[in-house]
Amino acid sequence: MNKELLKLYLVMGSSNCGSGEPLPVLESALKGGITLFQFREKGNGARSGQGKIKLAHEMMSRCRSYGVPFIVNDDVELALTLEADGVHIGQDDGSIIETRKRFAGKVLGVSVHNVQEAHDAMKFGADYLGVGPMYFTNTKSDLHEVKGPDVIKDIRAAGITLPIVGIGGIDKERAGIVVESGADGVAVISAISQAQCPTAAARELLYEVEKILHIT
Ligand SMILES: Cc1ncsc1CCOP(=O)(O)O
Ligand SMILES: C=C1C=NC(C(F)(F)F)=NC1=N
Ligand SMILES: [Mg+2]
Repeated sequence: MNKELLKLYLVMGSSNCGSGEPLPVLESALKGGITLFQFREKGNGARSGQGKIKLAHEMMSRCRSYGVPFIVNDDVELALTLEADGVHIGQDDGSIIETRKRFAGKVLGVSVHNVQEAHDAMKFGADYLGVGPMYFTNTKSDLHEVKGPDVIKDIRAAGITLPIVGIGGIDKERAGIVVESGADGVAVISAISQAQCPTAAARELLYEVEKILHIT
């Protein structure tokens, strides 16, 4: 997978938007230059069944019109039904090997929290690693121990060259540090979905990331 896609990765669902309406927020973030999108429909207010499929389809077509790949979190069935560009799974979302087989030729992202999990994910065919949480955040209820960007340094020191995106509590003040630690970009939820202007928030985050990528 082209690691440049990971520069600015918006992860979002209905529960992350104050209005509960993610479509306008996605549209605004796409205008601001996000490079990848993940549909993560979880928590209170999350749609289910046909409503979830309809929303996912609407969001996927917005991404397609901007040439931004559309990734589905957790729900491999939905990803296959939609013919999404990829799927992102956690350590508890079933076997990486199984999902790899079912999603051959598409993007497979895996959440990892340490060098061991990163090594296994690479071995089982992950295309990119979501490493976190980088900083404390209230957005995810069952948050793993906060490790900070140093865990990315450890993964790189172990010789793992897979594309990496850092996630967890990242805003424009912290984005540069995460990329300096060896990530190819940052994944955010609230820094964009809770922003007064998602377009401006995306632009500023992308600027911070590219500032570092262009000199490293
Ligand atoms: C999905 C996920 N995985 C680790 S932290 C997190 C939530 C990130 O949300 P925010 O960018 O608002 O801190
Ligand atoms: C739990 C997660 C961890 N990382 C990522 C991403 F950053 F997108 F790779 N997405 C998730 N849903
Ligand atoms: Mg999961």
